Amino acid sequence: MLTGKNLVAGEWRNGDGTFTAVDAASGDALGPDFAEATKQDVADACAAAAEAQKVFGALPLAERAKFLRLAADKIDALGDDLTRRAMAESGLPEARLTGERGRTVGQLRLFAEEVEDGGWQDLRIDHADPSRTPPKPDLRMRKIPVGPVAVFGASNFPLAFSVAGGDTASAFAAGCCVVVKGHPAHPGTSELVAGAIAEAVSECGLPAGTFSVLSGTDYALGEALVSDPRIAAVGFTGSRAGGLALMKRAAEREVPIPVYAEMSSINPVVLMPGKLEQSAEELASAYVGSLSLGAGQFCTNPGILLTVESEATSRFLVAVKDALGAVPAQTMLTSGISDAYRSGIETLGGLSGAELVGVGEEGSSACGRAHVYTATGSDFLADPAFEQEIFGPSSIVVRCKDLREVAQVLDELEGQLTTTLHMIEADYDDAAKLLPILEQRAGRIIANAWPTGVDVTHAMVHGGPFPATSDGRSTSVGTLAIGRFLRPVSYQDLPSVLLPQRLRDDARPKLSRINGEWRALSDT
Ligand SMILES: NC(=O)C1=CN([C@@H]2O[C@H](COP(=O)(O)OP(=O)(O)OC[C@H]3O[C@@H](n4cnc5c(N)ncnc54)[C@H](OP(=O)(O)O)[C@@H]3O)[C@@H](O)[C@H]2O)C=CC1
Ligand SMILES: O=C(O)CCC(=O)C(=O)O
Repeated sequence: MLTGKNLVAGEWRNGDGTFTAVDAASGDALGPDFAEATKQDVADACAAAAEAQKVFGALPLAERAKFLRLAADKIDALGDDLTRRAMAESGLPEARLTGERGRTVGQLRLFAEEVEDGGWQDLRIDHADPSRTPPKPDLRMRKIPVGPVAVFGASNFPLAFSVAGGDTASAFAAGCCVVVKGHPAHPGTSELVAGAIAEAVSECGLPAGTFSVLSGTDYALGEALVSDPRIAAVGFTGSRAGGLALMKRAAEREVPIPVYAEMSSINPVVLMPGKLEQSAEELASAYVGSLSLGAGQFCTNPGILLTVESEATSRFLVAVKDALGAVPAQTMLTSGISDAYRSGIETLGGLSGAELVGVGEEGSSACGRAHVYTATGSDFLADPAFEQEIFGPSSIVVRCKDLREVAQVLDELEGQLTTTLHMIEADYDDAAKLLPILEQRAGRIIANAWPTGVDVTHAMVHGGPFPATSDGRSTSVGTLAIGRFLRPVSYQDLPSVLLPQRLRDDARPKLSRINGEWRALSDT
């Protein structure tokens, strides 16, 4: 049963006015009315988070891991109620949301294992050497939580990038309390997940301020959250304009804080000539599948594909047109997003040199119709507007005159989450020449697959240079994401009894760096 209230440190509160959830497909209102969180709610949630931080941040790692696992179990227990509500609010299909629920609880459990492993604390010990001139002090280092984190739920992943998504899971894993700004496109889904985590907080005996969720439709709410002096870092997935606005706000604070914003990426895919010659039709069908998956509402959507002009490229374009013709129009997340998609397509189609390759089936105004355009490399290079991300099922095929022009286009592009090479062995020499550019451009380089779909693992990087993210040194998916919410502290000459337990001489952490040498437990 939904109440429409916000969760402020364990208390379910009414706000100042209400807003309505909308069924993405029909446009009908979905009950109940949802409370617009107030600035007082923000202040109270942040004050409670700062207080709770003292307890949650100092929790033994095993207890922190237990909390993450219980949160996962509680979300699992919401079962189909959660999936049904998320389907109505987002328009996304059942199979996708069932998968997303699995990913959400899976990543909470993976972070529980990561917390227990403790390697992320990066323990280092440099022993004293009093005989040295000047005497060398005893230095011991570990990483600690930065403090309460503000998380902005994303519209396009109502579960895996939202209330209990990757930013929340990694912040909790780092030992940070979390205040979520729920996305108003799925407030019922947010409330259900908030309730599950609140139960886990309570059953683990944690302070209620460990977790709050505030929903609302006014930018002022997000701005107040980022401005609150008790917030130490921000996680965000959404538009470039939104990410930039929050980065600006965070930088203008009396005490500036980092904003880890994942924003805009068009994920270039290169079809190397050997591969294209061999598999033009197969590549065309997989390309159309990837660009139209989930109505194209992925930051990993293949928004630009690069080829060298040839007979195989012509075959590829014919096959793309054919494959597109069978793509049904799909409901988009919100009317704002479908309007923005239509206007993006119109702008792209009007650029000098842009030609329409084909379109998908037509649908209602709530739907996104797949579109693929093409342009030559020189037209693309002449107008930076070609590079604008269009959020939805669209892409542009850039036909270059040779691989040098492919390299030039890649070199001109902004920072990306991913770059992809489709190749056979005969293409490897040319691919090797492109790799240094791809490394400079993106956080993940993919061979012979498509960028949509991100595995949650230890080696995953879902990040990249600006504007893919605000800080290309980080990732928002995978266990490495924990690093965003940690900071190093060195303890110089502290008596052993005052040291954190894992830095004492009698501690046996699995891995540590002692006098510069990595030591595994078996060596100590
Ligand atoms: N690259 C990607 O992965 C994604 C890109 N997008 C892009 O974003 C567009 C809009 O979608 P949406 O998901 O709503 O993303 P937005 O970036 O517009 O919103 C995301 C969240 O940030 C808040 N926000 C946005 N701008 C500001 C601001 N200036 N000050 C304070 N808070 C702000 C929103 O608040 P409020 O709720 O009040 O609007 C919302 O909670 C899409 O059409 C697409 O282009 C969207 C999702 C993912
Ligand atoms: O595809 C994924 O799993 C991640 C996509 C993402 O971060 C996004 O679309 O915002």
